[in-house]
Amino acid sequence: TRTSRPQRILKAVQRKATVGDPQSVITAIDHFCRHREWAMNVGDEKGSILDSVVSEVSPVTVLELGTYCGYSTVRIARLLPPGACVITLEFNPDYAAIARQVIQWSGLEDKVQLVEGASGDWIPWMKEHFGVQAFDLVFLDHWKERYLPDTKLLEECGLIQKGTVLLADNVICPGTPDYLEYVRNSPRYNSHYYRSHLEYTKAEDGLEKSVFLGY
Ligand SMILES: C[S@@+](CC[C@H](N)C(=O)[O-])C[C@H]1O[C@@H](n2cnc3c(N)ncnc32)[C@H](O)[C@@H]1O
Ligand SMILES: O=C(c1ccccc1)c1ccc(O)c(O)c1[N+](=O)[O-]
Ligand SMILES: [Mg+2]
Repeated sequence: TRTSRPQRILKAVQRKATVGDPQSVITAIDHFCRHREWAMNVGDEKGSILDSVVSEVSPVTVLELGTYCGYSTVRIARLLPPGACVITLEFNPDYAAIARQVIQWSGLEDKVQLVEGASGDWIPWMKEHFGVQAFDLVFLDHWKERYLPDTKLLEECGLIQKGTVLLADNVICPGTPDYLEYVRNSPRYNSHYYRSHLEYTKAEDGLEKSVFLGY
C-alpha cells in the first residue's frame, strides 16, 4: 500500500481533530483504530488508567519509552501543569516524524521533548543533556524485552529515586514476564496490577504500576 499505517493515523487526525484540542486528537485516533485499522496505541480503556495515574502523580518530569504516533504522549502531556514536560524516546524515524505532527496538531509541543533514538543509548545522557535530576513518572511501552534492562539502566543512572512511579503497558499481552517478576519480587518496589484489555480488543491485558521505595 502507498501509505503507512502511521501516515493513515495522521490523516485521520488532520481530517477529524481540531488543531489545539488534544482530546479531539485522542478521539480521532481511537475511532480510527477501533473502526478502521488496529494500531498499538495504549488506547482508550488503558488510556483512562494512564490518565488517572498521571493525575495522581502530577509529575514534573515524565519519561515515555516508545512514542509511535504520539497518542499516549498527547494523553500524558494534556494533563501536565505548566512547567512540566514529557521526554519521549522513539528510535524509528518514520514514526517519530508522524508523532511530531500529531503532537503539534494537539498544540502540546511546549510540553513534549521527542528524542529520536534508542532508549539504551539515551538514558545515560538524560541528566547531562536534559538536566533531569530524576523522573517522577516513567511510562514503559517500547519493545517488551527492553523493559527490564532499561529499568535497571535507569536505576544505575540514578534516574529512579524514592517515589518514582513506573507504569508499564502490556504486562499480560504481549507480556513482559521478566520485568513483572522483577518489580513484583523486589523489596524496593511496591507494585499494583490494573487489569484491562489489549487496546481495541477483548483480550486481557493490563498496566503494572510500581513505586520505587528507595535504597
Ligand atoms: C507500542 S509502540 C508505542 C505506543 C505509544 N506509547 C502509544 O501508546 O501511543 C512502541 C514503540 O516503541 C519504539 N521502540 C521500541 N524499542 C525502542 C527503544 N529501545 N528505544 C526507542 N524506541 C523504541 C517502536 O519503534 C514503537 O514505535
Ligand atoms: O508488541 C506488540 C505487537 C506485537 C505484534 C503485532 C503488533 C504489536 C505490541 C502490542 C500491543 C502494545 O500495546 C504494544 O505496546 C506492542 N509493542 O509493540 O510494543
Ligand atoms: Mg503498548
